[in-house]
This record gives sequence, structure tokens and C-alpha cells, in this order.
Amino acid sequence: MGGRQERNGRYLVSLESFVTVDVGNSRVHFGRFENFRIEEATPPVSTFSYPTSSTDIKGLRAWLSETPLPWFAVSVHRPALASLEAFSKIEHRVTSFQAFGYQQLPIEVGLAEPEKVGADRLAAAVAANSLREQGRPAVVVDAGTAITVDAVSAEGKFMGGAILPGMRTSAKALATQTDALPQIEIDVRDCPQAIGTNTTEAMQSGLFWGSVGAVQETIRRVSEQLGAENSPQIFFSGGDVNYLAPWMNLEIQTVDHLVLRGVALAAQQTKP
Ligand SMILES: Nc1ncnc2c1ncn2[C@@H]1O[C@H](COP(=O)(O)OP(=O)(O)O)[C@@H](O)[C@H]1O
Ligand SMILES: CC(C)(COP(=O)(O)O)[C@@H](O)C(=O)NCCC(=O)O
Ligand SMILES: [K+]
Repeated sequence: MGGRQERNGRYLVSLESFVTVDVGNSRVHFGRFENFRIEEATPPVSTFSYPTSSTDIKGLRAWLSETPLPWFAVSVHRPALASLEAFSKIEHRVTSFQAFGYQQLPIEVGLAEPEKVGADRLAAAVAANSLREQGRPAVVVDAGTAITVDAVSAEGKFMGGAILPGMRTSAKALATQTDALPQIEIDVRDCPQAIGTNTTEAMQSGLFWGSVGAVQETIRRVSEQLGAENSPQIFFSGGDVNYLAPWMNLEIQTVDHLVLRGVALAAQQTKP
């Protein structure tokens, strides 16, 4: 498969090479896909990210390949999406920029208000659909600013799910809603002792083990309600996956860049 001609005559390099973008509330993630094969949902060949609050244009420019490529995005943060869109207009290595909503994402949404669902949740479900065993439903966990635990039916339909605060979001809530609790850094490379012996340790324990327990119970309940013949396959992704995944008392699969992969699958299915 070679390139294609856009209506305005601009030449797009290849349908198999493109950049996908996941505009989250904490970080903006980019993935470059080359020789993307839809059957295998191949992972990105290179990724880059920066904090949503501080656009790293220099870093982004340095990360871009010389080859101009089309960009495809999902966003849950409108200002960050707007600044990226502006960037795409002045950077010649971005040949086009498209943000996907639920209508462009190749998944059936079994909800009354599909337009209200975060496009990142839907994109992750698209990727889960390509990875799950046929006939087995899926539970998709994305641990970022918020933690989402979503249900995908055995037929591949997005059924909704649960939204919980992420560990950093909970930490911020404790600090802002109380007089005495400090804003603490969450660094849980060493998992905290359950019995904290000072305020910070006690908060670290509660935030960490509370998240582990909350996610696990939510997965259990979502799986139960899916109530399928086959137990769901559980996919885990997001910036905080490495903290949570090792403590899940469940059979789970961690997948890097689930959202970016879902966007890539959608990009392959958009008509020129
Ligand atoms: N390169 C990185 N630098 C710092 N933190 C990172 C990085 N990559 C992932 N993280 C972790 O990921 C979390 C954000 O997860 P992410 O999935 O990007 O969230 P969101 O989708 O809400 O933007 C951060 O709170 C941090 O713990
Ligand atoms: C739930 C989310 C905040 C998660 O965002 P993230 O943690 O990935 O930044 C996002 O998917 C969102 O804004 N959703 C809109 C509401 C909904 O999905 O119903
Ligand atoms: K998330």
C-alpha cells in the first residue's frame, strides 16, 4: 500500500504510517506508527509525552520524524487539544489533524449518551476489542488522573463502567479539603507500609492500598455485572499501571499505550 492523494492534491506519505495522540488530563501522549498492521494491532515504534499543563513544543519538534505524517487524536482536555491543533497548522510535518469522537471510533456504544463518554475510554476499548479472545468480554482499566474500569461485552460493545479518582487526584483532594494534611508526592516505587507512623506515611498508605482495593473491587463488580458465560479478559493500561498492576489479585494483562493503539486502529478505518 502506498500513499494516497488528498482532495487538495497534497500527498500523504502512507496510510500505514501516522502519529496518534492521547490528550489526557495529566499528560499528552504521542505514538508514531509505521507499517501498522491492523490484524496485529502493532504497537507504536516510538512514543513521547509531556505534561498537559506545559506544552513541550521543543521536545515535540525534536521527537517528530522528518517524514510528514497525518495525526489522529482523542482528547478529554479541550484547551490542550486546541493548542495541539494550532501547532499542527504551523508545523509542516503534520499533514492533517483529526480528533476522533465516538462517531469515528470503530466501536458500538451501548449507552444513551455516547457523545458524553471520554473518547480515551472508547479508544482503549477499541484496542481491547482487537486483543481479546473472541467470545470473551473484556474489562478495561486505564489508570491516570482518573481511573476508569470499563466493560466491553462479548460482542464487542462498550457498556460503560466506573470512574474513580487516580492516586494523585485523591492526594490533591486530601490536601485541599483539610487544614492539616499536606500535599504529598506519590512515589510508590517502594510500596508503603500499611501502618504509617506519621501523617505523610499514613496518607501514602491510604492512597496506595485504598486505590489497589478500590480498583480490584470495582473490576470484580464490573465483571460480575457483565455476567457472561466466559470470564472477562482484564486489560490494564495508563500512567499508573505499574503501581497498581502488581497488586491485583486477579489475572490481568498490562498493555502499553492501549489508547494510542485504539486510535491507530480507528485511523486505519477512516476513509480518505
Ligand atoms: N514520563 C512520565 N513522567 C512522569 N509521570 C509519568 C510519566 N509517564 C507516566 N507517568 C505517570 O502517569 C500518570 C498520568 O497517567 P496518564 O495515563 O498519562 O494520565 P492521563 O491520561 O490522565 O493524562 C502520572 O500521574 C504519573 O504517575
Ligand atoms: C474519565 C476521564 C476524566 C478520564 O480521563 P484521564 O484520567 O484519562 O485524563 C475522561 O475519560 C473523561 O473526561 N470522560 C468524560 C466523562 C465520561 O467518560 O463519562
Ligand atoms: K484514565
